[in-house]
Amino acid sequence: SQEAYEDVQWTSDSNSHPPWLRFHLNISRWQLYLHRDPNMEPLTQQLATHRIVSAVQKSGGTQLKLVMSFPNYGQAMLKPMKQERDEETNYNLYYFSDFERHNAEIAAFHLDRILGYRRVPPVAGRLVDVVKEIKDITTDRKLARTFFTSPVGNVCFYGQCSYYCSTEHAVCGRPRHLEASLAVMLPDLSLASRRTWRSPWRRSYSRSKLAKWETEPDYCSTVKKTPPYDKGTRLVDFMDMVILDFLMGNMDRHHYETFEKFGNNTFLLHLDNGRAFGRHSKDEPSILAPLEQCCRIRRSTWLRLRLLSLPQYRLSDVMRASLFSDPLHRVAPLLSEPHLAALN
Ligand SMILES: Nc1ncnc2c1ncn2[C@@H]1O[C@H](COP(=O)(O)OP(=O)(O)OP(=O)(O)O)[C@@H](O)[C@H]1O
Ligand SMILES: [Mn+2]
Repeated sequence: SQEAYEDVQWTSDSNSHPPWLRFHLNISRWQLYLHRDPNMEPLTQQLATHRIVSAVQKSGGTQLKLVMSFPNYGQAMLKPMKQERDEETNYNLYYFSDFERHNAEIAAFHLDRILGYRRVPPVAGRLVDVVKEIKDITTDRKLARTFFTSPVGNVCFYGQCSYYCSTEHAVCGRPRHLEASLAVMLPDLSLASRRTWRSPWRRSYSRSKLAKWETEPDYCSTVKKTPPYDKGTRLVDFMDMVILDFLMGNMDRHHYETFEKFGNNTFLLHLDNGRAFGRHSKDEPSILAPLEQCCRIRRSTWLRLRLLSLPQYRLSDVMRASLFSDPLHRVAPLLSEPHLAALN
């Protein structure tokens, strides 16, 4: 309802802006936020604690997601916890039918920042009250209809989507507290349209077919000649994303997005990291195929990786320390020790 929102008293003075607006206004051609950005703390703090005035399903995409709104008109995309944190992805599941993980969205934001990229929209964890903060306030009829109480008295819902939105795959509170990730929403598409690019190294998304890059050893020489990979930083930007995906075991990077107004000369958004961190006991070297086939890497990324392999800056230690600051850390560590160790 309207009265749930605050009166707007913003001026052109950025001191009067809420953190989400400051975040939007500071997105540049090269990154989403600054190194040591003073706005990050208030921004993630609000994601984690601000009153929720609206919760509706996000249309599009395959799995259940909600758009949450705050009294200062900020918005966040919520992904709920669907499985135990230390559960490894079932070996008989294909990458395209794996569940999304809320802790993977959180950990991806921290890893992306530690790698020096700053291309994942800020994410914070939160214990959401599914009754007070979703069921009681939603105006989304289709969502509201899917709430029920489980046999042990937990409040559950499943929403509507093309995958895993059924009673068997409901998400449940304990009894009504549900762990979730909240990612800051990017500026609305009407203000900052985005272009979607199909990954040249996209997997086949079929149980039987192989992709071209899996059978052609010289695949990269074609990609290198194909715009926009033939000019500027696009190829090394792509390799940066590949390295992030390898470290977190994400096989699901079928597309990536850029901001339209920056043309081809801009960074790649690392959105949708929910299928990362599914397995710690096995590496997935095929994620590195682009790096192997093109043999290109940005110098600053190479130097960063070397730094993160020194005993005093081990990636697992830096990640553990970084994840410590997330509010859900108090409930349970966001990455289990085997996952942290696998990062090294
Ligand atoms: N922080 C964000 N702000 C605004 N839009 C976002 C944000 N994160 C993701 N999106 C958009 O929402 C869409 C769905 O999100 P996401 O890809 O995470 O869900 P998904 O269910 O995995 O989708 P798909 O199954 O299509 O991969 C994305 O295509 C992206 O354009
Ligand atoms: Mn996805």
